Amino acid sequence: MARSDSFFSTISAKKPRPDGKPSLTVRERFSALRNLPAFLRLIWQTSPGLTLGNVALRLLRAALPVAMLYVGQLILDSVVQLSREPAAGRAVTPLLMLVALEFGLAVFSDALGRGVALLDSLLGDLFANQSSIRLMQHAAELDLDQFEDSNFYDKLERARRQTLSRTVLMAQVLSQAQDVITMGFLAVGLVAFNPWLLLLLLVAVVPAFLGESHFNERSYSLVHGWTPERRELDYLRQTGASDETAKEVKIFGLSGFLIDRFRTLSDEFYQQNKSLVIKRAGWGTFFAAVGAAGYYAAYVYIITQTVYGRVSIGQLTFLAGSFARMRGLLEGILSRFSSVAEGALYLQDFFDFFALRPRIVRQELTGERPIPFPRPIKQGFTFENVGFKYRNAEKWALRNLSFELQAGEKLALVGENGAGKTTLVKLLARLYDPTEGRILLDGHDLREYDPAELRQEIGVIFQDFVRFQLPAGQNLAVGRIEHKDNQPRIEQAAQQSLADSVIAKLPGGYEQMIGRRFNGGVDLSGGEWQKIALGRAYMRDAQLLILDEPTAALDARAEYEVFQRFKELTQGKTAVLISHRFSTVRMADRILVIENGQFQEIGSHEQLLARGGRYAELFRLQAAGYQ
Ligand SMILES: Nc1ncnc2c1ncn2[C@@H]1O[C@H](COP(=O)(O)OP(=O)(O)OP(=O)(O)O)[C@@H](O)[C@H]1O
Repeated sequence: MARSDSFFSTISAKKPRPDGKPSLTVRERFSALRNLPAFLRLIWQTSPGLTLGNVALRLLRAALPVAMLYVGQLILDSVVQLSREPAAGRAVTPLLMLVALEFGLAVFSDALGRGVALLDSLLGDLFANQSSIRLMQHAAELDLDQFEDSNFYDKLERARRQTLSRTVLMAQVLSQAQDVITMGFLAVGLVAFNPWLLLLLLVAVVPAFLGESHFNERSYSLVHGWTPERRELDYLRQTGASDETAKEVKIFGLSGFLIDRFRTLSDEFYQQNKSLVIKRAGWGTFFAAVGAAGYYAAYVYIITQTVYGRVSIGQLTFLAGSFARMRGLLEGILSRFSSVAEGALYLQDFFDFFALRPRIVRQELTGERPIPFPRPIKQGFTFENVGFKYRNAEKWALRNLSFELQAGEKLALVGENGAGKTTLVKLLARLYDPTEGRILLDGHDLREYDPAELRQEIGVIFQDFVRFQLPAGQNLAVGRIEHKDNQPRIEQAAQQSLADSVIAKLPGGYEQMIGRRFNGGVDLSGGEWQKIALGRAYMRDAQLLILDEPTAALDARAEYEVFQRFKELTQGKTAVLISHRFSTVRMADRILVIENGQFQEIGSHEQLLARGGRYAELFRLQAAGYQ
């Protein structure tokens, strides 16, 4: 074992690319073929009927070339025979029957070819759609912190980009099987005549195959190694020309900067790719010449045999035809083999992405059934010495945090930018798990509950809420998408969040498309968007509502009104509010002050003012600003 390992590591030592990234090893390339059975299973699952039909048509088609060559041989031999006989005694009917048979075979072969192409395209489309759906479903299961990892994005990007090439791979794998069978039929005839011809065939074709596979490997390495840069290129292309960025790109005069960066990166890729394709073209020409030489050597041999009368004219055409056809087929099979191997490598990225597992899943801690979510929440949430560090971050975003969020309480979070307020909220919603300590809900660790159920009971509106390019009504309904057709409920939520006055002004009302991306869409002001987003909170029937500064763009009066209503409408519910405005913060039952991720103080507005600590200081600072 150790020996073979060292053998492989010798022949497959990773060659650094000019930019220092390693290229792929021979072993990696071949082991990628192991992905094919799983791939074929996926195709089968896509549509067993279409797959079966496809295989059946291809099998039939595989037998046709040899049948046609054979009929051709019979036709020629019979022509030669007839031409030697006296004109009067010539019986041409059998010859005409043969010609009719060849005609029938030709038409049938063409029809089969079209049938195969049709099934390939239908199956390919279905497969591409299902792959995209699987991709979206899997991405939805993964944890938030996986999305914050750039390696993850590279995997996702590679998996996403290959939807089309996987369809091509499917057709290639099936064609490969078909051609191998055709080759088998043709080889029987050739071997019967002279087995050495088969060897000549291999000698003619194998160098081309090795060359092809070498260049395929290089090309995969190049593309694979360039994934982050290609992602950047896409980003630049989009940032340079999109409705979301146009405003700042113009104001700051950024287009030159973006274009320069794009040009530098794309030129570098072009240069590397150019040198590869030039080499590939040069070697390809050489190997094609070797292949042609092999063919002509065999041809000369068969002609000589015919001249000496050892084979008939009909056999000459059969053999020359078989040889030419086999050469084409073998070349196709071998070069397709390397592109199948290449496709299988890309498939690895696809499967790698699906191998990623979320960590925040049910029953993680207990290994038993999750406990049911309390309805209503009795005690509330308890933070016990909670600490959290983002993936790849040096610094703790939160540390040693202990406090209680009581059931039915309205708690405001106060702290300067970067203090850790949003992080705390994300921990409550179990978008992340604490790195240290634990969060209890009614005495049980949050991890003992089913995360999906927990998230159903928690409604969070973030400061960077999504501006969905959807009609106004649906934009509110995303708060509880099951109710997207429940118009009275949507309108009630709009009233509660003050979004109703925004929607009343839209030409299409609740049906009006918002955002400029799609036809007829109208954009809203920052504050108007926020009222829509707030409506999502009211669509939810959650026991814990969290508003993470979604009101920053509201004018002072609107924010005051929003929070007054919020307080009334969430009577008896637990709520967390984040705001930098103290006029809002003071409405909360208690206020938790965080600084640099650490607990500072907690209490009501009056208590904290009397205490004269950080809160009192921040409050006075803001109040002074208004004097
Ligand atoms: N996804 C992330 N990856 C790494 N670090 C992060 C991430 N999100 C936030 N941080 C860091 O964690 C710390 C706390 O951030 P957080 O967003 O919780 O602050 P905040 O109190 O909500 O700030 P603000 O008032 O500006 O919204 C900051 O230092 C921030 O840089």
